[in-house]
Amino acid sequence: MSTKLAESEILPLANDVGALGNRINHSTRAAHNKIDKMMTIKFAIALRDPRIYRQGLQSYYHVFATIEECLAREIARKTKWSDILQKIWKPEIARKERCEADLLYFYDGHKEKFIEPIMSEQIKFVDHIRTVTAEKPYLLLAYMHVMYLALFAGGRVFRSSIVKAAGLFPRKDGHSHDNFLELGGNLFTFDVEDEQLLRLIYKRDYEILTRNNLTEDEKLEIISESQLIFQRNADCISEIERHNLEKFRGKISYQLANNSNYLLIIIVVLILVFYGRRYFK
Ligand code: HEM
Repeated sequence: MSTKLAESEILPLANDVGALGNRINHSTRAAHNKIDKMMTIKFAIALRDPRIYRQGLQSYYHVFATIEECLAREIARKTKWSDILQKIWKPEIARKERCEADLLYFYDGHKEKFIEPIMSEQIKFVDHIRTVTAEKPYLLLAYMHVMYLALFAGGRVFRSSIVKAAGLFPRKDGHSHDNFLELGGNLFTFDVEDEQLLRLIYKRDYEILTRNNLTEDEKLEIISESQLIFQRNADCISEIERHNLEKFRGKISYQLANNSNYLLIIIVVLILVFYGRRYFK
């Protein structure tokens, strides 16, 4: 993939209000702005701390692995939906393996530390994906738009010279920005010559295959599922934040408890010394 598309092949047009992708973006604009604000600060913190970054990565790993498992299940069923999903899907866009590679890097090869979701919002989210897409396979189209197109913007942020210069990347064991991109930044990179072209082709095929093959009711359900995906993303992020806050509080109270123990010991020793000196006078 190295040639750009001709102008006429770029679909949907930005002002095409009937295109499903545009309708999803329009109806999730407020949710996107909210999650953007919510994540920007947290992302900056996570980018400084490999342990927080890998918690986020782990959450996305389970989501992508589940979407891809459900997609494979549906494509194998050879239905009307499998044909549509297969024609839109591109193997280079799959994230499960790439996310796993990043996690192995951040967890020093310990797969058992991330292979099963243990946080309740993550479990709820992946269970939800399995249930609703088994019943209504066309809802996978919501995940294929929202979760996968988000990656292209994320990749640009990661590779930006500002991020590199500011040292805003999860620096594991003092590794450099280049080390990180090569070993731990696979989630946001695609194994193609031209990422932008991959994005354009994915969006074009999505538009061509969703325009006439879905009823208006199915489109409305996909739009509503897209809104829910933003909410679930926000819930997973908030859960990680709460978890870290509790751990942090626990650490502080542990230190306070320890320090007060020391204080008690010092007081007892001082009392003993004081009375001991009087006794031996
Ligand atoms: C720090 C948080 C985020 C920032 C700064 C951000 C930024 C952006 C930017 C700049 C774009 C425009 C890209 C373009 O036009 O090429 C975009 C598009 C998009 N983002 Fe985000 N985003 C964030 C989080 C998310 C999350 C968590 C999701 C989904 C769960 C998401 C889903 C999307 C989608 C679906 C698009 C539309 C892509 C398209 O139609 O091509 N974003 N984002």
